Amino acid sequence: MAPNADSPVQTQVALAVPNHSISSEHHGSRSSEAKQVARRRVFVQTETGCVLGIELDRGDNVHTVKRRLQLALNVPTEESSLTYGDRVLKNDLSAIRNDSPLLLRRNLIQRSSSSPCLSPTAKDLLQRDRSGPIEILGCSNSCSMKQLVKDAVKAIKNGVDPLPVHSGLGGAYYFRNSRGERVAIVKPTDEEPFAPNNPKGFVGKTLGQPGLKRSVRVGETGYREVAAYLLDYDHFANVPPTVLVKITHSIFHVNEGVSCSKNKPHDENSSAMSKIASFQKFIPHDFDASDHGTSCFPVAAVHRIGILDIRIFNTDRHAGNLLVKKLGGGDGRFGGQMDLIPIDHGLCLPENLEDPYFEWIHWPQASIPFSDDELKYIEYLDPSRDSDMLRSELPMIREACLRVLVLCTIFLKEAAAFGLCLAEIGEMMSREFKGGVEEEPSELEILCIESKRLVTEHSVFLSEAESGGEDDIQFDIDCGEEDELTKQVGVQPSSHSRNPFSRLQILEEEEDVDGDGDGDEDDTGLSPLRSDLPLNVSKLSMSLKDVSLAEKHNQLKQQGWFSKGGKTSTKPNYSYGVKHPNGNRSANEQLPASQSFVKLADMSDDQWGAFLEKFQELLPGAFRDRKSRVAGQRQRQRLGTSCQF
Ligand SMILES: Nc1ncnc2c1ncn2[C@@H]1O[C@H](COP(=O)(O)OP(=O)(O)OP(=O)(O)O)[C@@H](O)[C@H]1O
Repeated sequence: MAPNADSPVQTQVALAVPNHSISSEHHGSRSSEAKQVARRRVFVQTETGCVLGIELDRGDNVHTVKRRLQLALNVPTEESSLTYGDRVLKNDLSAIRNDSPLLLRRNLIQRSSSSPCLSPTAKDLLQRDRSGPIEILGCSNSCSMKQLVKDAVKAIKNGVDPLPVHSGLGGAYYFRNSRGERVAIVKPTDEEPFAPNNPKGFVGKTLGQPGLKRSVRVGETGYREVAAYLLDYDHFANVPPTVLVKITHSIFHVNEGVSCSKNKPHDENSSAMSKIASFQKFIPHDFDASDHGTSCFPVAAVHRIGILDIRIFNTDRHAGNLLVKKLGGGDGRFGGQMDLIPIDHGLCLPENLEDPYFEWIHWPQASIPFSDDELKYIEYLDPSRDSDMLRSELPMIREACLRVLVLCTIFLKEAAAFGLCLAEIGEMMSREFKGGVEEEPSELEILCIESKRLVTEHSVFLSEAESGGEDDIQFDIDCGEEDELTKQVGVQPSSHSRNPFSRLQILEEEEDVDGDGDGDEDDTGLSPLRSDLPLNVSKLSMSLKDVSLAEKHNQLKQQGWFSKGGKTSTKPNYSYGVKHPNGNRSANEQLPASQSFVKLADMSDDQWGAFLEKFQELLPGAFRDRKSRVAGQRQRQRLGTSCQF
């Protein structure tokens, strides 16, 4: 991809923006200890990767921080937003933890103009960043990494330089200890593929835009590397310890036009670049899984990595992302043990379901049933505990990603309890390419579309019930049951505004819902104008539960849910979050990308709860369906073989 033509003049020199008496407490009479408690530091990253350390005082708010940034970066405050993961910070900063990375984004209207750069007149206001060369950001439990960081810092001070990593699409560096041994691999967030400072020519986007995978934003892969490590309880899958750091070194790459040499503040260390990066323990290894026959990989190692990949919906588990270590000599083929180390989790936990990539899916190990220990581990997994843990340890992880985690963990737990093996679970999550071209939703996605539809129809049902009162149609609704349903789908009985989902229904009401041309009720049997509401709702669930996944797929396909490319859908399919086939993409989003068939993030909390309930109800039928199809295929294969001879 061509470099960004309008790349701004920029700098990444290690900077700190001092607090100039914005808070009187700064010079007040409080003890230094009290000040210590009140004061926090945040690292503000611009869309082009520039990192500024800012000391916050109690009195600070978004406005005061932006004023300081305005002086430092020449960004009018009303034209920029300070964001923290999902959250656009309005004014209060009290919830922001010490050492948090914040992103300064220009508002859309300003995107075409040049990016912020350091103001020459403001450079006197800038001080050297008082933080050390490597600062761990957050992560309450990073003791083992503290020693590694100390070793790397000592080596830097002794003049042992990091080494750039030549493989991979993103910028990465091996940091070493004083003996010159590699101790960590560091991947700066602004050097990811398509980020402004990618050293390998893959540039063209700013931080926060859709990246290599559409549902993983540029600059956010580092958080995912840390999340995968944190989720790998008991080092079950062997993910190398990983933390997020703010790191300063002159080796880091800054693309021409993004750096701002003439505007650099006067600083004897002006070539040192500060970056937000993932910092992962280096694991000595012999090769990666692409260099070796896979049959000698231990079943347990493959299962454990597979279990992690399912939970985190890994879209990038290719063979190069599995390091292989020989244990106790031999080449592994004839008795020597092998260990697998999963790396590169930057493309896990997407904001939407995409097509995952599981290299292990066709390995024989993945078809062996889970062991008792593995089943116990899976049983013990708790998706709400996982998402609470990530919310607390990595608050910048987006809620949409946490929903993917919750959904996939539930799917894994139910599938394993049902008796599915790793390969079967992986296959249910993977998309098929019909005729090698047309991408079709996975079985998991079909289940999600179905679940969302059920929730939608419940809410429409209630809306109709409400408006029915106006039409003088009597409903025999038991108040308790109405309340329960209302709670599930998040529609207030007194409100006449429709649930966001019901947009679909509005459009469907104008067409023939079941597509059979009769213009009557849809195939689900839902008829809103009935006096037997509670019964009907449960009948609706049952009717969908009994439909096989293949039938659901065909029904949805007939209704135009998966149409892509030039084919025009007869049905406006954005209500389910399916990308409209004729929808325009911005020039900046022209990466070859898989489409999103179903969105999880557009549901309210109540809808999400109701969706998960429906999803779980549909799972046993889907698993039975899967088992019987696999059995049918085996039967056909056997018959086919017998016919041949
Ligand atoms: N924890 C680790 N220990 C040892 N070596 C590692 C580790 N992590 C990565 N590497 C090495 O660095 C190389 C590049 O790392 P990685 O694949 O994570 O980078 P990337 O830019 O994200 O690559 P890709 O383009 O494949 O996504 C790997 O192929 C591997 O050889």
